[in-house]
Amino acid sequence: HTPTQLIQDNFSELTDFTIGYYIDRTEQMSFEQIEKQAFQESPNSISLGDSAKTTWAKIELKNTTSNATTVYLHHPYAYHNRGVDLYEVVDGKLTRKRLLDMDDKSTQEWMYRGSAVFDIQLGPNQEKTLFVKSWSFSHQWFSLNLYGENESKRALLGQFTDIALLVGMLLALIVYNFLLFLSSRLKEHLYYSCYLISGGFWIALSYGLLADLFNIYGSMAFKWHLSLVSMPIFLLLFMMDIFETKKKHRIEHWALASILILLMVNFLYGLFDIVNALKIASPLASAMMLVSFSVSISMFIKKHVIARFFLIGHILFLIFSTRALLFYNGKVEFNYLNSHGVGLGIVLEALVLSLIIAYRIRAIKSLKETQTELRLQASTDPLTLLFNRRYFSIAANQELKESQGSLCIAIIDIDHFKQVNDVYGHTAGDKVIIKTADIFRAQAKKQDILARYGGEEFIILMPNTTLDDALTQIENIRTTIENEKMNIGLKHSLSIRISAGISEISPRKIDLDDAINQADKALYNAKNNGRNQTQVYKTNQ
Ligand SMILES: Nc1nc2c(ncn2[C@@H]2O[C@H](COP(=O)(O)OP(=O)(O)OP(=O)(O)O)[C@@H](O)[C@H]2O)c(=O)[nH]1
Repeated sequence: HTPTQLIQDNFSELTDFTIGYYIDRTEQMSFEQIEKQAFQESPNSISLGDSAKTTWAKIELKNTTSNATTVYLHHPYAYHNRGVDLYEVVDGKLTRKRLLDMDDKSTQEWMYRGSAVFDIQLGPNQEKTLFVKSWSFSHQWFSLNLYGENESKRALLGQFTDIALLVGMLLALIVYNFLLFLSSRLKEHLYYSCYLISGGFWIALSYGLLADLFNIYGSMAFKWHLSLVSMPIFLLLFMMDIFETKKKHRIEHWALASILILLMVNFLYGLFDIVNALKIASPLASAMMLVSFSVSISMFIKKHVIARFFLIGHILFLIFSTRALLFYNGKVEFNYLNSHGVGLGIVLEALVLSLIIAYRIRAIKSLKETQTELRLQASTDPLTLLFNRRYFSIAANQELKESQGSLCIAIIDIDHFKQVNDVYGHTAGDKVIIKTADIFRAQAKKQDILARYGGEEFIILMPNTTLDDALTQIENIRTTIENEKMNIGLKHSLSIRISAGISEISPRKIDLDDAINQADKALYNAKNNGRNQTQVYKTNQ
């Protein structure tokens, strides 16, 4: 016998009470047969597994007031049923019957944004027995609640805020990763986005957000549960891409690829027979978890830094989805964490995996920095830290292409440098080269391109400079060096002299090599002319 629920004056709500249930395993018993069965006592929220597709609930009601009243019976998870039927019995007689079929629009007047809501009229002091047939696609779980008019409206408001929040978080990640994909063209962002889309869609579908917003339910919606199969497909592709298994880890690659193929086959099969495909999906998902978990451990052992994110993500998903699996099969209590386990697991795993994306962006950034550093090293002379000859050619040619005005080029050579080496040693020679380079650097203009051209030879390209200006500039440098008492750690300081040759490049008239040859000729003249001077190239030379 099911205990009677008393409806008193100012009735507000009953959300925790006792009902009776009966599982019709034949799935075709008539109401008359059902009425005669013994019902099992149970809380008003219940999960019974997948062998209880057709389950009847029984609620005894008594209006204890002397006024007629209306209460509202809510079935908040109606959206993922095939149908919900309500039979009302007074004094052993069937007085009203409502058959709500999720695939038949004409029967859906009691559906309100995913919930089934039935008004129950109770006369003064009247007793009524309600029989609710919950007819599910696979697993049976439902909740039945009773409300007064105002509480009924309130219960329907904001019912899916939590789910909207979960889906919203995933949506933000989806957009972000898709933008990352567009800017980087890295496939990992695309796979991760698709994984998030599948997960987010499944959550919106399974926890009623799509029913709430778009009235999507019934067998049409049931098909879309295949998103639970496409999610691990994209997760596997993401893993293969991130760990570069195809190139670097053959065994792991084949383990992931095999389970990927099975999932894809099941996905295709699901397009034709969703009920059976979803039955296979469960063990397949467990196998997939086992494989991807093992691969993550193997990567962890191989010291792949990203593996720990997969491990943490997988563990979180495993904990929550295991609870959900036990819940769907009626093995653990009906509470929020259990009934929403898969969704929470998906969101937590997705958030942890998003750390991978952050990590990868950081790794790519430091790779770029290393490349810049290498490029810099390749273009610099290690002794003086001036540009080297190779880089000078590239930079000077670029400048020639872009420059409109007059440019000058100067080649500068230290006089009798061999003697410095011979008298004070090669190390002292090096120091002289460094000090001379420092003076060049200090005296050169910002726009000048300055390089070490050979052993004790330097070159300067001076953009937007006339021959006169160039001569003044180089002469300034020469006299500065001449007057410099170079201290290179010897007992006495050294005085150094330089000779220089300058030539003018009017853009497009001659190329860089010709200009360098001309400057070289002028330098030769300076050396021949007694050194310690600057010569300008003249056409008759
Ligand atoms: N210490 C040192 N010596 C170098 C380096 N590169 C070239 N040299 C030396 O620089 C000297 C250049 O000598 P030369 O080209 O004969 O001319 P010079 O003695 O400078 O005389 P002039 O140029 O004719 O005034 C050689 O002895 C080279 O060995 C270097 O990086 N360090």
